[in-house]
Amino acid sequence: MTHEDRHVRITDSSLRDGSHAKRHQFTTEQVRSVVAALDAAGVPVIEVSHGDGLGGSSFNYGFSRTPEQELIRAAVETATSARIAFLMLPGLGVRDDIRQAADNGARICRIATHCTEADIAGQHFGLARDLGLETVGFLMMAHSRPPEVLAAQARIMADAGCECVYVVDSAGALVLEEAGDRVAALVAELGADAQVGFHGHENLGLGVANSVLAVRAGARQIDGSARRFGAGAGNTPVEAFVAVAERLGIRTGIDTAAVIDAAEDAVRPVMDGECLLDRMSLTMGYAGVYSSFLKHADQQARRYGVSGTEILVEAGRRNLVGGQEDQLIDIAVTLAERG
Ligand SMILES: CC[C@H](O)CC(=O)C(=O)O
Ligand SMILES: [Mn+2]
Repeated sequence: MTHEDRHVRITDSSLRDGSHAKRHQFTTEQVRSVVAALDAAGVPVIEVSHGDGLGGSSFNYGFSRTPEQELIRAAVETATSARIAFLMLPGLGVRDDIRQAADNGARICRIATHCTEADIAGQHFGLARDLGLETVGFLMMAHSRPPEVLAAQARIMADAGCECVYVVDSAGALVLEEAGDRVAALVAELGADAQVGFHGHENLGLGVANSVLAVRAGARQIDGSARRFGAGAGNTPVEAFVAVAERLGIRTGIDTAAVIDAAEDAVRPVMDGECLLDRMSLTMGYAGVYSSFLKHADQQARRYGVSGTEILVEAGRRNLVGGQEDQLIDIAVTLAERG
């Protein structure tokens, strides 16, 4: 085994990406217990928001049980050393949401756009920097564009004040070098101007492997979720990545045994069920479908008595992007009419 002598910063997304799997029903008590366990294990960054980011609570995406600013406040009050991050998609959330999250003590602002739309995030990075927040950019559905296109989009984010641009495998569709090559292209483009990160999903079972290749390609920040608690088949399991990283000599600063316990004892109890690599989620990875469509496709499949996997295959064929959840209804109606 090679000793890699690298350091990466881990962000745990179970209290944000996991919100999709829980239909946005977190309570403040659940947030406190997860944050306490991850913080004690040495996880340096914990992301907390509605699954679709600030302002996501709506008919289209699903209403939050608890206002997300309350969840952020609870997380900030609980963490002793971890920094609390939040996600926002321009247009779903607005600048005032960023200000409120900063007032509530969040320290890291993560702005997500479709991977060809980086230019809509400029004012948000600017505001976040003015407020003294650290900035991260998400290029979502990164499997759908080649490395050089993503690198050009990353440049737009970095020039707007983004300090780390993530290759976001929203569909869990990237296979090994496809992840590494994308990260390498961003590293080459950004140089010392910004770091590069990788956010994986487990729909093809490759979250940990893709993340290792991302680190080898130069990624300095890696996302995951304890117990894989995230959309689709879930995210890269943080506890498994930390264990693998330790074996490879990649330093995360996280206590491996403690994060394994946190995943089992604190995160699993707040999940409605395990995030499964089953027919629907595997179809998402295979067909390149946005992971957060899973619960919506399942809901429409039940409502119209049609196949959930057929809805997802058609969503992949239409190249749907985040925000087009309502088209899943259209697909279900069409399938039902066809009989
Ligand atoms: C809001 C969107 C989405 O869940 C962000 C993300 O985690 C991804 O694209 O994977
Ligand atoms: Mn995700």
